[in-house]
Parts: sequence; structure tokens; C-alpha cells
Amino acid sequence: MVFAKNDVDYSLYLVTDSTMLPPGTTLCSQVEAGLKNGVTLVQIREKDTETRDFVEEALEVQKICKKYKVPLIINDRVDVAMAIDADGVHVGQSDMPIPMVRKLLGPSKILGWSVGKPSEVETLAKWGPDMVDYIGVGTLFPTLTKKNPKKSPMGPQGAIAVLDALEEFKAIWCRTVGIGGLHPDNIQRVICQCVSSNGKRSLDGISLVSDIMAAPDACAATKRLRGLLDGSKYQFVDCKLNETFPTTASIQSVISQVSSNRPLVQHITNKVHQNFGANVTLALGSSPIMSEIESEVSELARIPNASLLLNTGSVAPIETLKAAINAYNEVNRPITFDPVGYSATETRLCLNNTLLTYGQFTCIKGNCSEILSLAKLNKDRMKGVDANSGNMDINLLVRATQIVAFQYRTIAVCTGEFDCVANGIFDGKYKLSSGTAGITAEDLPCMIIEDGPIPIMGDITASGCSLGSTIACFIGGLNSTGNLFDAVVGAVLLYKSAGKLASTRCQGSGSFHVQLIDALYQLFHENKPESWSASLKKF
Ligand SMILES: Cc1nc(C(=O)O)sc1CCOP(=O)(O)O
Ligand SMILES: C=C1C=NC(C(F)(F)F)=NC1=N
Ligand SMILES: [Mg+2]
Repeated sequence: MVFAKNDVDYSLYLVTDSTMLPPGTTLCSQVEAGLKNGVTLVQIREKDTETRDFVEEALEVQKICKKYKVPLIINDRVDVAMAIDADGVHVGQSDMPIPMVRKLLGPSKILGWSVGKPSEVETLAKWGPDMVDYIGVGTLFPTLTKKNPKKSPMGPQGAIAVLDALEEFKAIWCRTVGIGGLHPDNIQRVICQCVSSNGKRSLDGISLVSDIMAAPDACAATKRLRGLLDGSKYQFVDCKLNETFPTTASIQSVISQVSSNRPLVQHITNKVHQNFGANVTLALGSSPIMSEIESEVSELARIPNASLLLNTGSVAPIETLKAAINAYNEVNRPITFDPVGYSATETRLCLNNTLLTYGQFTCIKGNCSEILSLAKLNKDRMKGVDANSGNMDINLLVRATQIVAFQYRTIAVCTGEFDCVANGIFDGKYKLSSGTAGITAEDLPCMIIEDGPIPIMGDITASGCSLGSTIACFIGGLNSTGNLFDAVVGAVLLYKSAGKLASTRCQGSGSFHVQLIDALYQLFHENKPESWSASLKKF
């Protein structure tokens, strides 16, 4: 049976491995369980099996695949594929070259290639549409399945670079599956985030080994995966994600929710910010806890209205940070991420990038240089990029904020004289293959908050960090009917107005600290956003 190539469904692509079978299961029983519950493509991949055994296994698996009318791909072994007339072959970068494999297989067989970087996409694009039919994009996350891994995990951002390259080199025919460490806790985030910058393309599917092959109940495991792929909505926080533009009225409602829900705001942050952040949180009718104890994050995340502020100026070990991200993501409680000094040093860049690939952040907040770096727009502005936006082109700031929001499916905040807030959440919607249907970063809703220069804001410690505390209070305090964009914009508007008010009342940086807490307290408890001094405009 020959499959029309364009009809192949790449959505749930099972790659076999008979070295991890749970007791009482066989290679064929796991494959059949997968096929019965929604696996759409199978690849037999047996690295340490003698050819005779491999051929026999492949013939058995082929019989089952035919029963479910699902194509069978053979990994690496072109000879075996030809011998049993399989539907295709998958080869890696160090296997037989693609043009040779194509010559052996003929034009109608399915040919897949492992791709980890844009230069490999350029190569396949040059070969043209008759060569590579699909690529395995990875290794997305750390995995023990692939022995002696040659590639370090690329994360969703690495996959975006590959998708962008497919668009750039016009390899429109080429399909894509993500692979490497894919499991229910990261699949929706991967499909959501892995979208080309032009919004035209997302992954056509996901490919995995252990989630099914090592599952004691492969039927249930496959059903769960199928549900995530067809779900189309990624609700990573339990409040509304929709795109309405914030108004002072909707911000007033946010503040009422915060003051009645009194959110628990867990700070994992730098030493200098701890004390001030706790006082800002208290001033905003919320309850701070400055805990970096890994063993209690799950309990804290389950406290009603819990909210995490993760400020990477903290010296907590990365495993603690990862445990905290996991704990809050697991129970759909919000995380505000402040990648302090994002790319200032190699160490920070590596730490921040690892954390960014590791979880879903509700809000990512940074100053201009941090946001420009995250958006990879800082290359031509490295010199003289100061933390303030006063002397920066507002269009560049907005574009950078929208790019961060788009790529991380988050609400991005860029702080400075002009604060930008962009909403990249798309109401949680995601789709295989067609990305965001052409919506790109510059289409994202973006608000500008300004109140003129407040130079003294830069003369105190933890002023930026404490905006993080304010955002974490507001998004933590929302009801499930509350709106995330309103909450983040409301926090930024309040903080800017309070900063302005405090700057008119203080005698210097010492009293500014105190005045700022007083102003936050006063404006919050009065809850009259329409009277705040800072202006709120749509970009
Ligand atoms: C077969 C394979 N190829 C990879 C690549 O990055 O090219 S990672 C991988 C193993 C994926 O196994 P699991 O789903 O158990 O993480
Ligand atoms: C190394 C591999 C990378 N990707 C894929 C697939 F996902 F199927 F494309 N299969 C492999 N064997
Ligand atoms: Mg290989």
C-alpha cells in the first residue's frame, strides 16, 4: 500500500524502543495500544538489534500498521525498509546522505531527516521538494532515550529558529515534528510556542518514545496525548486570557478582586529586593512569603490565589527554581518572571534561557536592555543601552515587547520612562501546522503607560523588582473570571502613578522608598484608577 505523501498525518508520531518495555508488554502490544488510541505514524527504531531480529520485528509491526492504515517508517536501516517495502525511512545527520537514500527509495516513499539547526534547513531547501518530506526537530528537552546525545536541548526557542528557517528558505512542502523529552506537561506549551515569526507555521505534530513505549498503560498514555494535541486551548492559568483592551473600569475591578482575595505572593528573588518586595506586597493587600525551600513549593502553589514571582537575581539553586516553576505550572497558578540582567553575563544568559525553556510564564517583565536582548534586537544597540527608555525609540521598544510576548506566549512588560505591555497569549488558543494563522508579533495588543520621567525611581534599590511584586499581586488576586491583561496593565499603571506621586512628596531617595510604599498603599485602597496620574494608551 502506497501512502500519498501529502495525506500523512504527523500529529502523533510514535518512535519505538524495545529496551524500555514494562513487564507484560511487548513491542507489538505497545504499538497496537498506540495505534488504537490515536497514534498516526510509526517509526521502528531499534539501535542495538541484530538485522534478522530487526527484520522480523519490522514485519510484525508492519502488519499491525497496515491493519490501522498507518504508515511505517524505518529508522536508519534503508536496506530493511526496501526489503520489507516499508512506507519510508528516517535518517539522522550522520546516517546515509539524503540524496542517496532518496535514490534507493524512489520518489513515492516518505523520507524524514533529523534537524537541529537552521543551516540543515538551508541544505534541505536547496535539495528541493523531492528529497526531504518531513523533519524531526529536536532535541527539544533533555531525554535519556537517545544514547550519547550529540545535541544539547534546543527548547521551544530552538524549534522556532528551525521553523523560521523553513519559511526563510521557502521549504513550504516540508512537514515538522518536535521530538525529545516530550510529555503531557510540556506538549501544549511546545505546540503553542513553536510558531514561525510570520505566524504561518507551527509543528505538524509531536514525536515521542518513552511516554508510550515505557507506559504500563499505553492506551491511557496515548489517549491523554491525543487529547492534548486536539485540545486547541492551553489554559495555563485559571483566569480569563482574552484580548480585550484594559480600561480604568476593568482595572478597578481587578483591584477589588485583589483586595478581597488577598493573594499569597511567593518571592524567589535577590537579597536586596526581599524586604522592599515584602512591604510592597503588604501595601497591596497581599500576603508575601519569601521562601526558597524546594520541599514546600508544591504546598505553597496549592494555597488559594498563590502567585510566584521568580526574579533570577536570586541565588537559589537552579533545581529549586525549576521545582517552583513546575509546581505552579502544575496547578495553573501564575508565574511572573523577571530575568534580571538577562544577557549581561554568559552565566545569566544560560540560566535565564534554561528557565525560559522550562516552563510557562504568565508575565515576563524586564527593563529595555533585558527585553531587547530577549527579542534578539539588542545586537545593533549593545552600546549605550541603558535601563531607561527615555532616549529609546518607542517603536523599537514596542516591537521588542511584542516579540517577547509572541515567542513566549506570555504578557510581556518592558519598563522605563514608557512602559509597554504586550499580550501574546492568544486566549490560549493553539493549532497544529497553521500556527497563529498569520497573526504576527506586531499584531499583538500593546498598551503604553507613561507619566513623564521619574529619575529618582532609578536611584533606589529594587524599584524594577518591586514592579514584579505588584504584577504578581494583581495576577495572583484575580478571580477565575478576572482578565490577565487587565491585571498586568493595572499593576503597571498603578506602579507608575505611585512612583510619580511619591517623587513629588519625597526629599530624597531615602524618603522616596517610604513615600512609594505609602503611595502604593493609598492608591490601591482608594481604588480610583480614573484619577491616577499616569496615562494609558493603546499603541
Ligand atoms: C529518537 C530521538 N531523536 C531525538 C533527536 O533529538 O533527534 S531525541 C530522541 C528520543 C526521544 O525519546 P523520548 O520521547 O523518550 O524523549
Ligand atoms: C532521531 C530522530 C529524530 N526525529 C525523529 C522523528 F521525530 F521521527 F522525526 N526520529 C528519529 N529517529
Ligand atoms: Mg539516526
